[in-house]
Amino acid sequence: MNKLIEAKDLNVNYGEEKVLIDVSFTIYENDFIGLVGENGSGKTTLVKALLGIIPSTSGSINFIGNKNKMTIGYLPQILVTGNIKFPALVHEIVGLGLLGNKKYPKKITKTDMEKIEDTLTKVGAIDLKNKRIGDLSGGQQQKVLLARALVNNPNLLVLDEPTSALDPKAREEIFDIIDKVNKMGTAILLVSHDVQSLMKRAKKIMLIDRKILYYGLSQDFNQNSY
Ligand SMILES: Nc1ncnc2c1ncn2[C@@H]1O[C@H](COP(=O)(O)OP(=O)(O)OP(=O)(O)O)[C@@H](O)[C@H]1O
Repeated sequence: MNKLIEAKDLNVNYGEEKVLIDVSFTIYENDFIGLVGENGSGKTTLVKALLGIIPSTSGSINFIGNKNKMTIGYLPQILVTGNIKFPALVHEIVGLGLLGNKKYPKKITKTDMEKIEDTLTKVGAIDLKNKRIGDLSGGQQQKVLLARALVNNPNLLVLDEPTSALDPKAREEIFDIIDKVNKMGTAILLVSHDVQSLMKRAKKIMLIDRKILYYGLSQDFNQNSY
């Protein structure tokens, strides 16, 4: 199995507070990692450091292979979006995932539209293509945001509590899509408080409390240590 990302002795401080301490880990192609830990243990900080949104105080994160080709899709912690009045259409929202890489003038081409449609099909939301995002249910909105994170065909998909605001049926649907995406070759890093569901789905568990307390196979993870 090929390595995708290697983090070595990562430290992140917010002022005086040490939030990540000597964190080292490797993510391989095709991994499905569940990232767990108590409130304030540093999960979101780890994700943000990985994405380059916040700088590390020391240590390194290496994207193995061709850095220019390495893409990470990111689905941030869910906002309560039930009452969005934003008039954007679903295909426009998904298209935003493609615009970041383009030079001005940024335009959606015919090929882009095909990618958007393929991705909406992948997440089971093609029938929503021309709907307004604000008219959708929470579960449907989350599928659309998932499509936006996937439209670039990333090597790694990072999800921060993607199902916490959803009902059990919508939650299982999102988990099913994530499973499918993983089987199609995208590595997954999923932050969740729902250790039970996570252990059923993720191949590996990473437990952190500022430091890494466990990183290994889900079946060997002792829930009592959480
Ligand atoms: N921008 C910031 N400035 C200062 N301190 C911060 C900042 N962001 C997070 N922290 C602190 O860093 C620690 C870790 O926060 P982080 O959000 O990474 O934890 P978490 O495990 O994701 O928590 P939760 O499960 O509640 O989302 C907390 O003590 C938090 O208060």
